[in-house]
Amino acid sequence: MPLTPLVYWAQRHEDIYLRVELTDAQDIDVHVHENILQFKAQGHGAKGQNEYEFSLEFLSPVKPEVIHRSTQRQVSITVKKGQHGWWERLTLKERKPVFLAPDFDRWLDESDAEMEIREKEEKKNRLKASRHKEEEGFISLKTAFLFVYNLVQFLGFSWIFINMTVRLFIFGQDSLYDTFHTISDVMFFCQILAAVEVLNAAFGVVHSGVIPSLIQVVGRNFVLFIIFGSLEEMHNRPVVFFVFYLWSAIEIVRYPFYMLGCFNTEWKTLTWLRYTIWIPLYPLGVLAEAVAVIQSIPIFDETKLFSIPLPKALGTSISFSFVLYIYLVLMFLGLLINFRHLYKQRKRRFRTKKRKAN
Ligand SMILES: CCCCCCCCCCCCC[C@@H](O)CC(=O)SCCNC(=O)CCNC(=O)[C@H](O)C(C)(C)COP(=O)(O)OP(=O)(O)OC[C@H]1O[C@@H](n2cnc3c(N)ncnc32)[C@H](O)[C@@H]1OP(=O)(O)O
Repeated sequence: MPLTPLVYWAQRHEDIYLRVELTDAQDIDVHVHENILQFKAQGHGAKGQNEYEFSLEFLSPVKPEVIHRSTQRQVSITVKKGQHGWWERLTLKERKPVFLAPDFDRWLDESDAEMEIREKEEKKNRLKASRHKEEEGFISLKTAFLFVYNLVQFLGFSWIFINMTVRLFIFGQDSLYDTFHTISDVMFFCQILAAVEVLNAAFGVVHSGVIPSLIQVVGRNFVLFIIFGSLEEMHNRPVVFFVFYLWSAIEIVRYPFYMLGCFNTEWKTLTWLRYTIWIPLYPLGVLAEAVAVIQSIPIFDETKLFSIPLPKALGTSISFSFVLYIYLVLMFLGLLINFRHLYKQRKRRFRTKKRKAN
């Protein structure tokens, strides 16, 4: 005759809880088959150290998966009800098995269980509401950060663009020769700050591509710091004017467009300009940058600045112009990648707008 342990039970609308009074239970085998739960284990029960087992045929269908957890004192079993609801008893047979008793530690009647569900739901709702509040706080912080960033860049590039335009009107062609001296400080500031755009894209603060942003920032800063910044001979070349003018021409449109976007607002003309004027400006910008790189090659060759020394046996060094030839190829690739990216952004923007208008 198999020994049966004492089993205590309780229910909720979705679960059945069983507590088997066996200490140090081992080799536990518990499963549900055709709505009958079978339990077998070695352990210390009412009849000392022995093998204990029991089976229970449930009143209503249950799910076949059983979760059990054993502690030194007992084995806890959870069975999921097939359907949400309250059972009038545990077993199919009206007569309760002798080894089965209510678990008063977990016992709830139907109305208490409903109250428990309601309390859980209220707790969940409160948690949701507080998470929503936190998210709102984060969004408004992000919006404020982006707005200030775009405003600073807009002011910087507007200063550059207006200054260059006014000087062009006042001094005519002469103004082309001293762009670097009058403008470079603000341009250095704006272009260093532009690194934030790569971080924004990388950390998902905005929905920009990381590679296009990286190409843009690295590309411009290479020209600004290496070609213009490090060669005094380049400072008074007119090419500086064209590069700076083309860069700032797009930015005085792009940043106010983003500023409005921070408040989910748009001005159609500005949107159109943001997604259209890059078509002539981008190739012109790359062309101007390429001219600057080409103009700098003989200077690097002559001055040997940044040249890579080779071992004495070879007796010479690799000129930095070698790097510049590679860079010219990269520029062309960068142009293709960003042109394709901007074309996609333009199509997406105008397609979405048209769909919204229909
Ligand atoms: C891997 C390194 C290799 C290095 C190789 C170097 C190769 C060198 C190649 C050099 C080529 C560079 C040449 C270039 O310097 C020349 C010029 O710039 S000439 C002047 C003309 N230039 C341009 O027109 C380009 C201007 N730049 C840009 O448009 C961006 O920098 C670019 C990354 C190219 C594209 O921008 P983005 O991917 O951000 O597209 P969207 O503007 O449509 O934005 C997407 C969504 O994100 C929101 N967003 C983005 N930024 C912000 C922000 N600061 N604040 C708020 N919101 C922002 C935007 O609103 C969009 O939102 P939604 O999706 O809701 O519409």
